[in-house]
Amino acid sequence: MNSIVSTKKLNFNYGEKTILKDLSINMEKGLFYSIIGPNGSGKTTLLKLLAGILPSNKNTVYIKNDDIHVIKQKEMAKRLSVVPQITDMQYEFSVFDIVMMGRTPYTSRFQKNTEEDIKIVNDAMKETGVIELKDKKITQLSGGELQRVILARAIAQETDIMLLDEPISHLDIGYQYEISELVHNLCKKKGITVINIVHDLNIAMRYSDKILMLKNGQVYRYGDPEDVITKETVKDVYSIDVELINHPILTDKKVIIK
Ligand SMILES: Nc1ncnc2c1ncn2[C@@H]1O[C@H](COP(=O)(O)OP(=O)(O)OP(=O)(O)O)[C@@H](O)[C@H]1O
Repeated sequence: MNSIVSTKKLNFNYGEKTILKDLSINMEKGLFYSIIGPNGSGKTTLLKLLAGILPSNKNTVYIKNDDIHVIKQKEMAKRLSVVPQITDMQYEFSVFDIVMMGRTPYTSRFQKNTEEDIKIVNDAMKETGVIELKDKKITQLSGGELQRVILARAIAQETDIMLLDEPISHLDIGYQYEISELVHNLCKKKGITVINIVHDLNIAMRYSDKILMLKNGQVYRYGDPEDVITKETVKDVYSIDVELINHPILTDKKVIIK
């Protein structure tokens, strides 16, 4: 099988409440995936199961064809990085320290940072536009700055798979565009498999190779953007009426709420 991330009949409950039901998906190397669906449909839960943050049953989640249960923590951190939705930063670390944490899987406990590590960290901070904030305390950043720092940490981790939970939710319109382009470039130029939770259907349409649309913890549609986001599916899943129009300049379709 050619998939880099896959699930087989994945289920998840919080107590009595079923959150994900029989989810079977395959994701291929180097593609940009978006996960969409209404609030509470199970997007973050799925991402956390893929990252091993929430426990899954054996033989239900595979990362690079290995059952997640057999992958050691350090090895997992070399395979997959996560940009979580809300990052609670209470400690007085500097931006540089946080981004350097991305290098942890490659260093032993008492080893000093190598020149290579420092270069990778500086490059990641430049790419995400936080290099000027390098010495600032993490607790003194705006939500959008912090989000870019966490993305820089994931870039510095140099993984083949990157999971992102609404990475542009706190960003202003300029950075929304810039960061979406940056993540898309990481996918297309470095071959990183991106799995991205996003609410904006136009962003999903524009950047995704494949879209997974969840409804009530089940796969509602999974496939090419134009097959997944249609008038009918959006009405059924979000209960809103939309039109899909051809943009006069851009090649992708635009979703307009009626
Ligand atoms: N720790 C928890 N304990 C109990 N229930 C939870 C917990 N975390 C999430 N849930 C519930 O699981 C369901 C799915 O949540 P999840 O965060 O995966 O949805 P989501 O699709 O990511 O939503 P959103 O778009 O609002 O971020 C929701 O009904 C939520 O209330």
